[in-house]
Amino acid sequence: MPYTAAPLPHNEAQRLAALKRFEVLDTESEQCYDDMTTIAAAICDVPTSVISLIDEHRQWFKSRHGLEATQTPRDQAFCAHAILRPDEVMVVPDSTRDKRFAGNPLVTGGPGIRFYAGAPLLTAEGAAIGTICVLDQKPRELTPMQRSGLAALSRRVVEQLELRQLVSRLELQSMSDGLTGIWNRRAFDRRLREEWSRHGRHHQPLGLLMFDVDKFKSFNDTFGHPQGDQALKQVASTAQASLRDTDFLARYGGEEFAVLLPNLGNDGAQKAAERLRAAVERADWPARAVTVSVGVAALVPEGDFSGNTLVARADQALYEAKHAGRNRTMRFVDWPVHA
Ligand SMILES: Nc1nc2c(ncn2[C@@H]2O[C@H](COP(=O)(O)OP(=O)(O)OP(=O)(O)O)[C@@H](O)[C@H]2O)c(=O)[nH]1
Repeated sequence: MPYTAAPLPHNEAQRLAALKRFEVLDTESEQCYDDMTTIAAAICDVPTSVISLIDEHRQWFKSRHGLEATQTPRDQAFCAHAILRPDEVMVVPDSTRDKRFAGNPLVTGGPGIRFYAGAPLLTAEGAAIGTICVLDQKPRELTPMQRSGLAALSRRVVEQLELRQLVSRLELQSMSDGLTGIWNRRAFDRRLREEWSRHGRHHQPLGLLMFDVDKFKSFNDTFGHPQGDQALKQVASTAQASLRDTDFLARYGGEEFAVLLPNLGNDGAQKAAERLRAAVERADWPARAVTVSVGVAALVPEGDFSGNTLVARADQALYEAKHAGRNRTMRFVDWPVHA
């Protein structure tokens, strides 16, 4: 028996864009959403409830209560029909008596859906991104109270998604440097801790560059602070362009920057440092030539070492680079260079 795939909503492109912005697809399960499906199943007195998000070609379940599948094709999704009327709870009392669904593989095969009710997840900007729905393997109806309970839950799910999005935006903001747009010190400290323990688990070296703009005080004194700010922005973007995507560039403070280099020992880190230094030297500087000095260190996390050891070593090497005349890279050596 045939079944009908739902037509696309009139605002499909905007709807999909809104869904992507939530950055929730394919994420781990979370207690608050699982609580919502548990409550939905309880108030509607059914064995199964899911939070379904309608992606381009599939429905993906953020939460599943009483269902094994994690996603199904969109053309089989009851919820793809439900989102066409974003303000209504769609109820299918008996799918075998509804020509849209009678031949649907989810009806004729597992999980054998007979009853469906779905409340669209409608965002503030008017995008129905999915539903919270309840399912049963036997025909039934919803009471008006159950229907309004399901609608209320759909609003709470959207609220949770919006809150989640806001928190991650704020987190990103609190980790970014306002002037240069790269990661800030707080983000660096956190990433260093994470990378240090990850590299320790895999017995891999972690490389670190600390670099600092040369004679920057005189730059500011000559051209003024606003020009100095522009130069720092350009240093950051030039450095970023010289690095790999997996490298982590942060403004460490003032005119000092740091780069974490995953899985790089001293030789690899020194090459990256030299590439960075040369890129800054070569760049087209509007006011006057700008250079940086770079300190290089790398360690396999073990024994008494810590992330702070790595920072102290790269900082020491940076000091040596300044001392040796600036616009150069120096790697940390494990003995006192200046007695
Ligand atoms: N424009 C601007 N200047 C900054 C910023 N942060 C730090 N600085 C300046 O950077 C300068 C750093 O000067 P110093 O630490 O004396 O070092 P330097 O002049 O760069 O000399 P060397 O590091 O020894 O080559 C100071 O004048 C700070 O005011 C910033 O956000 N914007």
